[in-house]
Amino acid sequence: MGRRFSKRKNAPPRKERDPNEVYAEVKKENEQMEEYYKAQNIMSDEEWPVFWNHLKVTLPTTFRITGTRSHAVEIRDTVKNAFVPHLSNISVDGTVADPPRPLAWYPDDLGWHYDVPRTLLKKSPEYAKFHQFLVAETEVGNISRQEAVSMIPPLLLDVQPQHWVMDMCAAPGSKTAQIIEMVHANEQHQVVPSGLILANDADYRRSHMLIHQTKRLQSPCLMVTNHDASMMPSLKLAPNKSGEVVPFEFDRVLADVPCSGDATLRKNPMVWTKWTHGGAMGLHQTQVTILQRGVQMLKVGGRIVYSTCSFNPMENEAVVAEMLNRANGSLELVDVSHELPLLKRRPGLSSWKVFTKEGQVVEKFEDVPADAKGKFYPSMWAPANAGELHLERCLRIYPHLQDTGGFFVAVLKKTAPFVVPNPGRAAAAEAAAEAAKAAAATTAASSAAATPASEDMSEAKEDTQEDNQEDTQEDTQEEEDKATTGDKHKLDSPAGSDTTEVKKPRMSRAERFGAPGPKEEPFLFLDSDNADVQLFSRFYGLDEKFPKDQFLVRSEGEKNKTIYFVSEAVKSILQSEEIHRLKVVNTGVRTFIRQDSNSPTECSFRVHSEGIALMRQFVSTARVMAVQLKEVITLLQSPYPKISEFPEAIQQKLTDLQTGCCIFEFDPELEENKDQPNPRWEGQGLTGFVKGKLVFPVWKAQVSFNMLLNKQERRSLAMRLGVDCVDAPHVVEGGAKGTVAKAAAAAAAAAEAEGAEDAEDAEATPEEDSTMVEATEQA
Ligand SMILES: C[S@@+](CC[C@H](N)C(=O)[O-])C[C@H]1O[C@@H](n2cnc3c(N)ncnc32)[C@H](O)[C@@H]1O
Repeated sequence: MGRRFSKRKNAPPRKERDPNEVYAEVKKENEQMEEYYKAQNIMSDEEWPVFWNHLKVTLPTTFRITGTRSHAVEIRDTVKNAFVPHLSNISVDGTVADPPRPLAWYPDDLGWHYDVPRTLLKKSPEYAKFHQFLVAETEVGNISRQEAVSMIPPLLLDVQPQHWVMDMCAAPGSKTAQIIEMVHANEQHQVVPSGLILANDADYRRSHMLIHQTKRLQSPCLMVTNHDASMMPSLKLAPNKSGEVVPFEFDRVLADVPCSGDATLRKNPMVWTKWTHGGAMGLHQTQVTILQRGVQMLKVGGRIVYSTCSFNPMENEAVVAEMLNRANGSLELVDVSHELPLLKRRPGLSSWKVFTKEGQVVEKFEDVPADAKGKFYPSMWAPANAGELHLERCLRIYPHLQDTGGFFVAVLKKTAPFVVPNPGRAAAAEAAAEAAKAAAATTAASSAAATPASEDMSEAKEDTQEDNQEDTQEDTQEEEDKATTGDKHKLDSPAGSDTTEVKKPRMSRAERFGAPGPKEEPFLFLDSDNADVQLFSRFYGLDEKFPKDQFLVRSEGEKNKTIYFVSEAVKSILQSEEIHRLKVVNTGVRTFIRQDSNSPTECSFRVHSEGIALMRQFVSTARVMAVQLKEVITLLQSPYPKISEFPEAIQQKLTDLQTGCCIFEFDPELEENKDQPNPRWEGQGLTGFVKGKLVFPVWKAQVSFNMLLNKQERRSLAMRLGVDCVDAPHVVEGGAKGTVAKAAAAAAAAAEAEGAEDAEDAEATPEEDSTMVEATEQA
């Protein structure tokens, strides 16, 4: 059993190497690193060997139970009551392992870990069953594999459903997923949360990993952007429904910044061979500028969490201390010692050492040799007031404390508007003050010398007052301009050295963050009286409360093919007149998709599987069909089952139902569905185990119907139920051409199966059409 739960679909068979074997091969020594961290005094001499030896052991497997609260609690209880008792005291070839157990500090026992030798995992039938369960539940998003320490920053962010949250460096997205769940934690039926999640990553390719990772959560409150986080643009938003123009600011910000990653040694053994003194040096200033931009965009009273997977004070306390000093009283470190009380942690450092790349200690910035000055920033050293900043409130998580990876977390609160310091202007003001003093001392030259100096001073003062308007648009625009002209190093030049020209090779954006993505299609809202909106609203009986003015399309001038839905908060951003400044790579849940079907139907829009959970809450029960598990299985196992194959009650309802898309729902909570045998768990003491409703779109034709799920969705549902499924014969494999051919073949086969009179109907069965539509879109 590998450490991942998810199965790679269609992957060529590959000999999986035992991660323990790979890990064992790497020489787990690095003298430079050992000396460096010993010198940083991160712990006592007695504790050191325990810490150091712990870094050399692979990580336990950890997972988080996701989803809405009641649903998550059911899954948790299944793990606890159905699996754990069978996994206790298992011994294979003399190896015994502890059963999975909850992470002591994770709220409500929803985080779990286990550390079981591979041989035991392979040979124990009990663990094989548990693994099957984890795979099935991971597939449907009820369980998420995530490293324990990575779960901490979102928990300390304290997100509420109404919060606007920005995740500045979000890919691949495990923390974003946690944040989305928190915004949707409220379980209120027929309510779209007012919160917003803006998940950003500078790397375009990685921003798509983020989209993939968060897709299963189907949140209309999510927006994915692609910016250098230190230059997130400011926007003036469109008025919301109450006519208010809210500022483009966030209640919560997560800055999980790029870092040297040396605290990930237990899962990335190559850190042992690659660690050098220079690793953190190139990152410090980027980390400061990202954090500063986050603080700028945070509301007064809001919380920002800064985190890294590095032990290095240069990337951790030094960044936080610099930010606190720049904020000059408008930011404070929050004492979170009472939050997650069972999480073992060590306080942040208030003193540390700075080394050259060659491993020499440099006491202070002034001691850096002139030719090396460009590589250092004064903020890398502990500031003189370090003792007053409460750096001990930062959290240092060491691997030996509770058998995890390492992590650093600082929780900060913004207490007042933040004035962006401008070292250039400050230096000009200082120089002017000096000049004024000198001028006053020289009576003869006083007026001549003081005049330009005071002019300079007043100019500098005015500039500072301008800066007082926290985070002005101009500032950001200036920064963006610098970015586009490639003048990044002017921005990054060491603080206090703004008059010194720092010669660094210029790096293009592409070199830093990969190739920029293509120009995105615009987001075009449909009016609530748009003919298509009216059509599907009527056909599906959309509830009056449903906000029908939050649908959008992305292809200008073409007939509306795919209809997306976004929350009100997302809409207020997309409708900003300055939206061109924000590079939105993805937002909106696909809710309806046009079906170019020959079948006579009043409404050619089908519900997209991506938006089914959302739309199910708002569509009239007339188009929802309550089914039992065996009917779900029939649909999975035959591509076009006939209506006549279904129980009488369903047949009746289906016959009365107009041709077109409807929603099938299996609700395990209903009395008649309790303990329905689920083949996966039958005979294993787990009969009846399906957690959460199964809801999927179905196309009702004249005599047959068809599950509107793609190949992967069908397979994952089948896996969850422990049955085989047929891949609908029309599944998209190649380009649109292949799909058309397959669709035609499928239609013909279905027609044959159904009899001549149903041929037209079979041709019209829409999955083919829909996959054609999708294939065309993909192409
Ligand atoms: C530590 S990882 C983030 C992990 C992520 N928060 C999660 O939990 O899955 C850092 C991310 O920052 C991105 N990144 C690097 N430089 C950046 C910048 N200047 N602005 C925004 N993102 C950046 C990287 O592409 C990377 O995906």
